Amino acid sequence: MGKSENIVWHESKVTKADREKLNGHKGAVLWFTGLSGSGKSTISVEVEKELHARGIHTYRLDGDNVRHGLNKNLGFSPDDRKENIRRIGEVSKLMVDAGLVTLTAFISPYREDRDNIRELLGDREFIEVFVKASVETCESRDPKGLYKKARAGEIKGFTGIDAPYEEPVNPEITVDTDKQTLEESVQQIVEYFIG
Ligand SMILES: Nc1ncnc2c1ncn2[C@@H]1O[C@H](COP(=O)(O)OS(=O)(=O)O)[C@@H](OP(=O)(O)O)[C@H]1O
Ligand SMILES: Nc1ncnc2c1ncn2[C@@H]1O[C@H](COP(=O)(O)OP(=O)(O)O)[C@@H](O)[C@H]1O
Repeated sequence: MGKSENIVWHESKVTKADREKLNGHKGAVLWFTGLSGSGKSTISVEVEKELHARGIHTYRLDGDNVRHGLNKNLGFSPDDRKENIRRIGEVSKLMVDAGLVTLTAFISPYREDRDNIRELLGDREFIEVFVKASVETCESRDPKGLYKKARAGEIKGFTGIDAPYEEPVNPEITVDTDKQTLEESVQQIVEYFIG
């Protein structure tokens, strides 16, 4: 880190404010965080659809997808997860600068890493969405069969089993998918965002 030297920021003639004016809305990040199987992908897909239908320019970044490309050199050690989230924070900032409402769906298990992104973007542009669900619920859903593998010892350091998940302390939005339906969670997030 910090290896770039002799670099100078170059301003554009089209500003972030110009792009936001053209779009008719501001950029922001809806940062979904939660255990594997809590519902981050499912809910963020539906929220994006609803926002798009309202004329909002969106883009969604998803853990599984980003790890196929940009972050394919990263695994699941604490350091790799930290670097994964740092890069996504930086990509999100670029997307917000481009005027987009960006939805990210990453476990992002460490509070400090999420707080760093809040600092990078500022409170107005960083909306933390805690997708809450017990490990028991996630394990019973097990959409990819990963909990089963983790219990069998075939995956080491699986979040919620033998790797930590630090719950947000003061998220802007909490959806509890143990108790709420998908539709209720989507509606709650869209209403918060649209106002
Ligand atoms: N060890 C371990 N722990 C947790 N998850 C694992 C692991 N190995 C693979 N997977 C799969 O990778 C997805 C999580 O990737 P993320 O980039 O969101 O993780 S992190 O934020 O860097 O912790 C996660 O996807 P989701 O289920 O969508 O959360 C899993 O499918
Ligand atoms: N109330 C609910 N809210 C969201 N997802 C739910 C709910 N009940 C069951 N599910 C299911 O749980 C699974 C969540 O998986 P996914 O969205 O991939 O989670 P994550 O992205 O957090 O790993 C999906 O198969 C979804 O259909």
